[in-house]
Formats: sequence, structure tokens, C-alpha cells
Amino acid sequence: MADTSLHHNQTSPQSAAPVRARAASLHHVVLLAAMGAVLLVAGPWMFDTYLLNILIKAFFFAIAAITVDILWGYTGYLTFGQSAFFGIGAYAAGLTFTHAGFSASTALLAMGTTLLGCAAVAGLVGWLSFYRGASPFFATVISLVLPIVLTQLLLSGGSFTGSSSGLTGYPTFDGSIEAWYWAAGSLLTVAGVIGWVLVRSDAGRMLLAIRDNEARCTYLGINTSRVKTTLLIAMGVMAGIAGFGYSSFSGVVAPELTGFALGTELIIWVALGGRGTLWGPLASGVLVNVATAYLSSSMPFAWQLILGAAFVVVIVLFPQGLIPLLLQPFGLSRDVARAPLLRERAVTPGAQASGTALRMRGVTKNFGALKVLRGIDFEAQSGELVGLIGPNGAGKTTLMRCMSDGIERSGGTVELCGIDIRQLPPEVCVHLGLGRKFQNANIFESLTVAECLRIAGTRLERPSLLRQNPVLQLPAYALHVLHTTALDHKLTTVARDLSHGEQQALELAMVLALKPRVVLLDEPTAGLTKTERTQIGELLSSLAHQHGLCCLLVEHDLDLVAQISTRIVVLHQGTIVMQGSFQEVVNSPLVKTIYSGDARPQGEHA
Ligand SMILES: Nc1ncnc2c1ncn2[C@@H]1O[C@H](COP(=O)(O)OP(=O)(O)OP(=O)(O)O)[C@@H](O)[C@H]1O
Repeated sequence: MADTSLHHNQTSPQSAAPVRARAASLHHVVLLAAMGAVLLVAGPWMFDTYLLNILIKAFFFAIAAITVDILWGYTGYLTFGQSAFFGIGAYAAGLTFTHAGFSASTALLAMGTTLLGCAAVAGLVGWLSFYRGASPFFATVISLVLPIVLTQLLLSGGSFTGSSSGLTGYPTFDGSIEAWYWAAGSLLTVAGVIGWVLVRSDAGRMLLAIRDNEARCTYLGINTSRVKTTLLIAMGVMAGIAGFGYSSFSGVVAPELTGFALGTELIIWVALGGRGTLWGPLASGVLVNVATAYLSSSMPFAWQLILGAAFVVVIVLFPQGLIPLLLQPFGLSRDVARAPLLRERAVTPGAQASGTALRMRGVTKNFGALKVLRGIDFEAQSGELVGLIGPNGAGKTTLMRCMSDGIERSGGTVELCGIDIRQLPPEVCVHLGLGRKFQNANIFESLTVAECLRIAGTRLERPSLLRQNPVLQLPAYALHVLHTTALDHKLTTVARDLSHGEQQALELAMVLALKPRVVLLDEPTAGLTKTERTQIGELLSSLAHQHGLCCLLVEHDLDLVAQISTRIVVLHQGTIVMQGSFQEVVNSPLVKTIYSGDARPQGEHA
């Protein structure tokens, strides 16, 4: 189908305010960047040598704070381990220059060791932390263990690592304090710009999606473990380069640079500055380090106490951080979204295949001694809309889980579009043609409608690391959902601000953006008004009958099921007790008995 422009709401009168806000926000960003550039260029003439010395070190620490913000603030991975990567970079320089002397080749060797060492350790930590089923808590514990282990290794390194005293006085780059200031400031600027471009890009929005709702990401076909591991490697390398710079400048390395105390301080700076803002942690990293340098000698214990108390106060009272709070009046704390141009995504020939879309043979599911599914045999064809009904606790949701995640079932086989899903995870099942809509609206609350839909299209279009695509392509039926529910006029609305019905419609559009062949819908009309239920019913009907999708609908609204289903399947106590047309099912004495609560599954009758 041709790419037809269907809608462009940037020209509508309602879009004038966001355009003005965007212009004002851009104006303030340019002003702030100009001030930063002046400080960076003119710093050596404005500050004395002591302050320059402190600022150079603070710039390197601020780079590490940026990496923590991208991992924690944007992706939701609370890590105490970024100090370890900072330390690897610092010790790569310190050890190489101490034992091999300083030259262009040893500097290259030290930098190569930093890059490879950080990438390898981050890859290992990612593999350990983000395997399938690992909890966020487990990942945080691993991040805590990493700096502890690394510090112990350094302490047991004897004269090679300098043990608890570290290494001092090694030869290093011969630069003036001004040159170091500009070099460190430029590195911080580069790190900030890379981070800024990344988090504003379409790929950066995926990090927020993982933070908001990782389960939904996997059901959109996104391998979140791979994304997080790749990100950890990139951020580990960035922190390592900062550590390399720090030890090359200071001529000192000590185990404290790898320790979890520094890892915790990085978290404090990010929280104080405003996590998920990038420039907040950057500014906080610099300011806290400067303040520490001046105040820690006059009040060594009180200063740490003040920092700790400030952290607690900010977490409790101002979770968005102090710097966004200070800059709120200038409109710098919010990112004004731009509405993309909606286009229809062409359907590739053969995508609407016919035949058996879903096949289950002898599927069982046990929770300990509880047998929830007892040998389910079931088939559904493309173009069919099957209503799955049964009393509460019959096993309907469990059956859907077994269809969409290979490790859910206890026995039997499931085939999606002719392919056995074996033990495959949901993100791979999605690539086989599965789309699943959950009972409660399962969306990304902090993203806009357009961003949610963009993330949903990741399977078909790799998101850019550099920019926001001004065009959003969706299959015709997903666009139909947006038009019918008027969500196409709310593309820049944040998902959490939508009504319950709009959130349900958004999730349906996200599932359809995958171009699925089998759509599982768990009570899609729960909590909707009569009009919304009718709208969704018509949409589902057209999905199956016009677009040839295989839809399996779990629904308690029997009127709706009667109107749109081509076949009804009745599940009771984990067994399919009947299937047929709606009339056959409602007239069945067995079904009447089941719904009156007086039936036992087949095989249990005397
Ligand atoms: N994780 C679990 N651990 C133990 N038992 C479970 C678990 N999940 C579901 N069950 C049990 O499995 C049975 C079937 O649950 P399921 O949610 O699949 O039923 P359902 O037909 O979807 O019910 P409803 O219509 O109320 O949503 C119930 O008895 C439930 O208590």
C-alpha cells in the first residue's frame, strides 16, 4: 500500500501553545549552553589555580555522574558500580605509567586497556545482572558487589597496585593547568552532548520505556537484557575514560576511586541534581565536588552529614531533584514533545497469511499441586475471532500466558504460525507473529502517545540513536484505532494523562503496531463505557474479518462476545468443555450448570 499522509496535527490551532513552549525552551537551552561555553573558555582567567584544580577533577567526576543518570535516571537500573569503571580507567593509566613509564605508546596502551577492560567487565556484569527473570534488586546487588571485589583486588595487589596507599608520582601528560581545564571541560561537554542526543533520540525513549514497563517492552519484541547490557558497556567505557583522565591529571590513584563509597556518592549527586535530566546531575556533580573541596577541611564530618541529610530530604520532598526545581520558572525542566506525521505502513505481500495461526496440543499448567490447565487441545485460524469464556478462575489468563511465553506451560506444545515456541521468551514469540493485550492498560506512562507507538514499532523499524523521526508509520488497522478513538489528536499527550478508555485504546494500537498475526486480548473492554465497548468491538471484528488476523478474546461481556465472535470456546477448571456458535453455547445445559457454579470438569463426573 502506498505511503499516504493521513494526519498532521502540527498545524492545528491546539498545537500553537506547544510550538511557543518549544521555542521558549530552546531559547533557554541556547542561553544556558552559551553561559557554559563562556565558563569553559574563560575559566582559566576567571578562577585561581586551586579552583581550577578542583574543577578539573570535578569535571571528570561529573562525567561519571552522567553515566549513572543515564543508567538509573533514564533506564531505571540503580547502580552503585559506576565507580568501578571509573577506577578501572584510573588504574589502567596509573599502573601503566608507573610500571612502563610514560610515552605515546604507553598512553595508547593505557587507553586501550581502559576501553577493553571497562567493556569486558561491563559485558560480564550485564550478563550476570540482566538474564531472563533477574529482578532489579538482584542487578543492584551485583552492582554493589563489583566495586567491593575490585577494591579488594587492588588492596591485595601489594607493591604492584600500591595496596591501600595507591600509586603516586608516576609520569603523565605534560600539560598546563589551563590546558587540563579545557581538555576536561571539553570531555565533559562531549559526554553531555552525547548523552543529550541519546536520551532525546527515539532509541533514548526506549530507555524510558524500559524504566516504565519492562514487561510491556518484551511483549513488543524488545530484548531488554541486550539493550541494558549494551548500554552498560557504553556507560562503563564512558566512566572509564573519565577515570583515565582523572588519574592522568592528578598523578594519583587510590582504591577509593573504585569503591562503593564513590559509587554511592555518584547516586547522591544524581538524586540531588535531578535524575533523568542529565544536566541536573552534571551541574550537581561539579557543584558538590567544589563545595566538598572548600568545606570538607573546615567541617570534615559535618559536611558528609549535611550531604546525607540533603539526599534524604530531596528524595522525600523533591524527588525530581533540586536543579529542575530551581530552573522550573524558566521552562527548562520540561521537554516539549513534537507531534510526528502519521503515515500508513505498507503491508508486505504474504503478511496476511491464511491457515492455522495458533495450535496447542496437550498443554498443561501446574502451580505446585494445583492443576490449572489439564491437557488443552486448541486450534485457531487466521481471520477467526474466538471468544474464550469461562467462570472466574477457569484458567483463561493462564492459557494466554502459555500461548505467549515458552516457559509458562508445564507440558504440551504451542505453535505460533506453524512454529513451535518451545521455551522461547515473549520477545521472540512476538517476532513469530504474536501480539498480546493485557487486562489492565499496559503502556509507558511517562511517554507521549506518539512515543509509545514508536516504541511499539521497534520490531519493524530500528529506532535512531541520533534523532526523533518526524514520521510515524503504523499499519492501517492501528491508525484506524487512533482515528476512531481520537487519539490521533493527542499524540503529544503523556500516556498517564489519558482516560482509562484512551489508555486501553492506546495499548491496543501499540499491539497492532507490531503487525501481529495472532492477537490475544484479555478483557479489552473492562472498565469502558458502552460507547467505547461498541467501538472496540467493531475494531476487533474488522481486525479478524477484514484484515485476516487471528484474534483470541477473553471477555466477560457476553453480549459483546455474541456480537463479534466467530466461535466460542468454554473453559472450566482448566479444561475446554465445549466450543461452537454463541447460540449452541448459551443453550447448552452443561454451560448453564457451569455458570450456576454446579459443574465439575470432564473426567471428574461419577
Ligand atoms: N502465579 C500463580 N500461582 C498460583 N496460582 C495461580 C497463579 N496464577 C493463577 N493461579 C490460579 O490459577 C487459576 C486460574 O487463574 P486465571 O487467572 O488463569 O483464571 P481466569 O480464568 O483468567 O480468571 P478471571 O476470569 O478471574 O481472570 C486460579 O485458581 C488462580 O488462583
